[in-house]
Amino acid sequence: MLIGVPKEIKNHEYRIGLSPAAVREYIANGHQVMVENNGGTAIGFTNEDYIQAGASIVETPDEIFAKAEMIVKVKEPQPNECKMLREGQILYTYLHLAPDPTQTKLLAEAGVTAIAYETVTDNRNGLPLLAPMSEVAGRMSIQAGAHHLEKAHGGSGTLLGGVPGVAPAEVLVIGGGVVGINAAKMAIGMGADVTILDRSLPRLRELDDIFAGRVKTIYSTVDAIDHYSKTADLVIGAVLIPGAAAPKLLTREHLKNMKPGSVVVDVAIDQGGCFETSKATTHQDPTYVVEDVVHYCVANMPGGVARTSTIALNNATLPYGIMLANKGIEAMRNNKNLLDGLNMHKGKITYKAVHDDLGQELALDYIDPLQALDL
Ligand SMILES: NC(=O)C1=CN([C@@H]2O[C@H](COP(=O)(O)OP(=O)(O)OC[C@H]3O[C@@H](n4cnc5c(N)ncnc54)[C@H](O)[C@@H]3O)[C@@H](O)[C@H]2O)C=CC1
Ligand SMILES: CC(=O)C(=O)O
Ligand SMILES: [Mg+2]
Repeated sequence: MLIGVPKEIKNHEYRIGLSPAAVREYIANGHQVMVENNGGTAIGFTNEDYIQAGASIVETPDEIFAKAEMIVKVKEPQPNECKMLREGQILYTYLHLAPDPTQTKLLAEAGVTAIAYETVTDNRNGLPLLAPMSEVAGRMSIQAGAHHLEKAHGGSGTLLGGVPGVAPAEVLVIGGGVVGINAAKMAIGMGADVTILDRSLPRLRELDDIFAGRVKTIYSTVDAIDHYSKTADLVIGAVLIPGAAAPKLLTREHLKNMKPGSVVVDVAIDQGGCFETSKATTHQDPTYVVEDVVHYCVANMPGGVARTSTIALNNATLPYGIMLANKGIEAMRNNKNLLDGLNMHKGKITYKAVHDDLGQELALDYIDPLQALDL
């Protein structure tokens, strides 16, 4: 199969869909790979590295989108990229469709077969292609929070770990999945006082075992959010209902009761955000203030550490990508985990939670993903 890897064009997004090492694997499996000129240069993956791995370098994204049978990316296609996609072509990338009617409509018009990294599953109820970026974003959320708690960056002037004689900051993590546990690890490492809310009791039990008394685990209710947000210096939004728009758990009313200069980091912003007052921001201009609370809502946080993130992402996406390249869309017929990634095919929505959020608004039909393969 002919694989195309365009350069990412989102604000300060330096990740790339395939690393040179991943390209070598595709080539070893008998495929051809085109990489856009200087697609990885910003993170030290030069054209020469890609050529040595067996790829050809292509000058323009137009040529890649026109020729490739499968496009491998990182972030959701931007409107001008959506317009270059077509029926019969596979798009393999993060999509986050539920909060994004514009992209969903454009992908439907293109008729492309769109596989979303964030909904591919494994056999242990995990999301293996989301997990590595959630690890990165969870860890970064505490770095970002600590930075913005500094006075000069808009915060209250609070040090996460405190010092002997001064209490540490309170960190509230809402959602104890992959982002949540990684945030908690970093916050504990910096000496903060950490509380994790989740609505899964089995998950809270696991966290309790892992952290052995070093964090408070609390069942997530409106009451718990009311109570713990009041005293929190830093709140991390880390909930997920796979494929669906995030529930709004922290409201403007909560902010009014928080300490001025507190910081909220809404990692779930790529699914629309789990705070009422969240709106997506960029690495260039990451924060804004509402009710005296600093909001950090960068939708592509791992792009900030693009080299680490590209390697981590490729470790996870490679085996599924090779399956797709080897067998085309038929790869999904015998692999339920990969089929779970199918969000759109030939103008129809194939992922239930996306259809629940957008189907009516966009007048788009839902079709069972397995049946969709027969269209
Ligand atoms: N902004 C960015 O750059 C990035 C954003 N993300 C996003 O971060 C979010 C979290 O991802 P993961 O940790 O991988 O998901 P996950 O599925 O591992 O964890 C989500 C957790 O939220 C919990 N949850 C669901 N509803 C809840 C509620 N009402 N209260 C408390 N907990 C609740 C679930 O039980 C689960 O434990 C996703 O939206 C993901 O797309 C991930 C990576 C990068
Ligand atoms: C998951 C996601 O949104 C990202 O890595 O940018
Ligand atoms: Mg206030």
